[in-house]
Amino acid sequence: MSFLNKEICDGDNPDLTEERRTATFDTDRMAQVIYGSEKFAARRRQITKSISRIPALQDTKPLAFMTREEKITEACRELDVLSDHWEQLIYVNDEEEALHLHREVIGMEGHPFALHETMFIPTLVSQASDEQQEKWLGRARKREIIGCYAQTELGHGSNLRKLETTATYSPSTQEFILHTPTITALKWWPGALGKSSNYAIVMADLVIKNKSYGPHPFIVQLRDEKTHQPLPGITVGDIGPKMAFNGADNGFLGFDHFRIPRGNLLMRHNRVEPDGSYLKPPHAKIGYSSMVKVRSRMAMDQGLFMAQALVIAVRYSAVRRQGFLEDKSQEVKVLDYQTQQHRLFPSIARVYAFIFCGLETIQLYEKLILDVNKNGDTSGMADLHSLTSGLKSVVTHFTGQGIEQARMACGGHGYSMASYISEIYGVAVAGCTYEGENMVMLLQCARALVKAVELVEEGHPEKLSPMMAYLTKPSVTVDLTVGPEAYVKIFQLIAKKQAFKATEQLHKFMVAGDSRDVAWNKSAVELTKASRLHTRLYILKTFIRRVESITDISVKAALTDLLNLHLNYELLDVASYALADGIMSSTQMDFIKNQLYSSLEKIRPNAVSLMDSFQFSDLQLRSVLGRRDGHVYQNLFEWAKSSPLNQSEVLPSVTQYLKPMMEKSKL
Ligand SMILES: CCCCCCCC/C=C\CCCCCCCCCCCCCC(=O)SCCNC(=O)CCNC(=O)[C@H](O)C(C)(C)COP(=O)(O)OP(=O)(O)OC[C@H]1O[C@@H](n2cnc3c(N)ncnc32)[C@H](O)[C@@H]1OP(=O)(O)O
Ligand SMILES: Cc1cc2nc3c(=O)[nH]c(=O)nc-3n(C[C@H](O)[C@H](O)[C@H](O)COP(=O)(O)OP(=O)(O)OC[C@H]3O[C@@H](n4cnc5c(N)ncnc54)[C@H](O)[C@@H]3O)c2cc1C
Repeated sequence: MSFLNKEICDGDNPDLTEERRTATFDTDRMAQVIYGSEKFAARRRQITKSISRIPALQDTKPLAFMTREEKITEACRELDVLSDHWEQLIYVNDEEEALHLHREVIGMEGHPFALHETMFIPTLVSQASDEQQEKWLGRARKREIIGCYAQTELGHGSNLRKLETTATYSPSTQEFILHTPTITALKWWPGALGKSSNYAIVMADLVIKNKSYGPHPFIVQLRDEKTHQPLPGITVGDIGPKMAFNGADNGFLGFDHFRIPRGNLLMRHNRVEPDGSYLKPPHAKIGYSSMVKVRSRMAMDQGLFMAQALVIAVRYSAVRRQGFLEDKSQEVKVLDYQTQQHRLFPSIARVYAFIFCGLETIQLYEKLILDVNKNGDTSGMADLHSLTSGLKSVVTHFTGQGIEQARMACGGHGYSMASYISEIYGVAVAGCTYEGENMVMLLQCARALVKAVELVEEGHPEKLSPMMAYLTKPSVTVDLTVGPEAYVKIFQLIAKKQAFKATEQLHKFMVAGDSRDVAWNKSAVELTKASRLHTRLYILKTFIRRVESITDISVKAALTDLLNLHLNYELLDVASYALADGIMSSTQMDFIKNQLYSSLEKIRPNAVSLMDSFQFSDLQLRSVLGRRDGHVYQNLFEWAKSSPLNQSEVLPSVTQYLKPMMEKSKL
């Protein structure tokens, strides 16, 4: 069967055209599944098309050849152009459309609005009272002010309870006095803080009458709105170049007894009255909601990062020919090698799985904020916190691995910045650290798991949340040939065993006399393993649920192949647990391996179209290897010629050092 995919174009590299003709599904239909709805998939295409008609937004110079200052300047120029076209390009206040616009135009390297859109505005939405929103939200949305989220300090990022920046209430003036008492209390890392933002949400320890109430969010003006100079009492700057993400000015910030009005404490959920009395929030951790928001996005965003790397690697693998199979008259596409497929296809499956989880967790967060803001209902917070803590950790870890494999799959050219994969990798792996270091967040997930195991052990399984219900499942013998549900059952047994083992170890240390904290630390590796398995089970179940719900037959068939690959790959990856506990036999292992290899063959004809379906434009991909038209070699040559080193035949360094050195050596 051949579909008239919009991707097919006769001027393209014939190897890619051939790949597109073999696809068994329509990429527009697949895009609807990826992006959650027909409407949004169509809007994305429309926005991409509109952007392509704005000459000032077409890339001029490759980012790889720019200095950091040039990158930041270029990002600001593009933001300015975008701002002029904002209302024509997207529905105002539609977050997904705004993110698409940014991804498309500015790319991966970050930009001065990255935290404005992702944390500053969301914090105002979730934490500011109606009155405070009236004052700041409209201005922020109109981009009259630029904000960021300043929480992490030089000395503390993970352990928020020990943040040192203080906000001391002065009842006589009805002000908070922000202060940085030590060098380690300097805010350090916040994106766009250094040079771009003129406002920040600052997380500081609220102190009233010498009593500390822990971290609370304050809105703080940092710079003069006319001159952009830092206000007196504020020290602010850029922390320097990073592994990637260098289009963003991550910054430092210090306060010297800097005064802000009482009304700058965000007071939707808690209040400080003029006399200094404190009204506490309905949930102690409600002030952490912006972090939960970003974590709830990360499965989607990381999935899209890995998708970009895979579009590049898969397209390139279809045009790169090297070596022979049976026919010695023509070299084969490297995509035909089983090892290449094994390197790339499981990651394609993970991309789809992560994105399906992201679609779900983004909605869960939106629902939670509605529940909290409208009804004061905080009952969903604990579950979403543990789910997103585990998910961000697992997803970022596998995304890093998948992108690195994509780079290696491109051989030498993958190592060139022309591939753009190194930038994608650098940006993606930052996610292992930001929004909570992965080990720390796996241990947060483990807290919920241990509590659930304890409930089962205490005879209260009815109190388990639906996500934990598998902890009560009895051991059974499973016939893998019956389909996905059998894989779920085995995975559940593996995850359950590990959760009970880790909890047992924790309890054993406590019985032997260790405090819970010490016992926890002695069991931490086992606990993180339990969290990973628990999270991978959620990912697997979400993938199955999503595929089952698809109505387009050909799209469903293609995704079923991908799902089967995922099920077999995941189970094989955790087989050591299953074999050790006698959950699976070696015969079942052989069955899984064979299923996996036959999945690779089934997916092969659809590989390019599974990645084309993400509908990334060349502008967004910024990759010579991943070009939609597949004309890689001539463009690599053009790219290399544009290197600044090639703008003169003899470099000053040669004249100044190498020539004299060679002359000296002749003497
Ligand atoms: C980034 C996503 C958006 C991307 C948009 C992509 C756009 C793409 C566009 C273009 C491409 C451009 C390039 C890409 C751009 C990427 C953007 C970069 C954005 C970077 C953002 C980074 C921002 C940050 O990093 S902000 C700082 C984040 N910091 C942290 O996460 C700190 C981690 N630490 C903590 O959260 C806490 O300290 C803690 C949770 C570890 C512990 O807190 P605690 O000490 O106060 O609590 P306890 O451990 O004692 O627990 C007590 C109890 O409370 C429960 N708990 C804790 N937190 C919560 C919560 N949030 N909700 C509910 N319950 C909570 C805990 O579990 C305990 O419960 P028990 O029942 O067990 O007692
Ligand atoms: C690109 C980027 C952008 C960022 N943007 C922002 C921003 O916009 N705003 C902001 O406020 N911050 C931002 N951050 C900071 C980021 O949120 C923190 O770096 C992150 O939360 C990790 O904290 P940390 O640096 O203190 O790590 P640390 O906690 O010092 O981690 C070091 C090691 O200690 C381990 N460790 C720490 N505590 C425990 C524990 N309890 N149990 C076991 N192991 C532990 C960790 O696992 C890790 O291996 C950004 C960081 C990056 C890299």
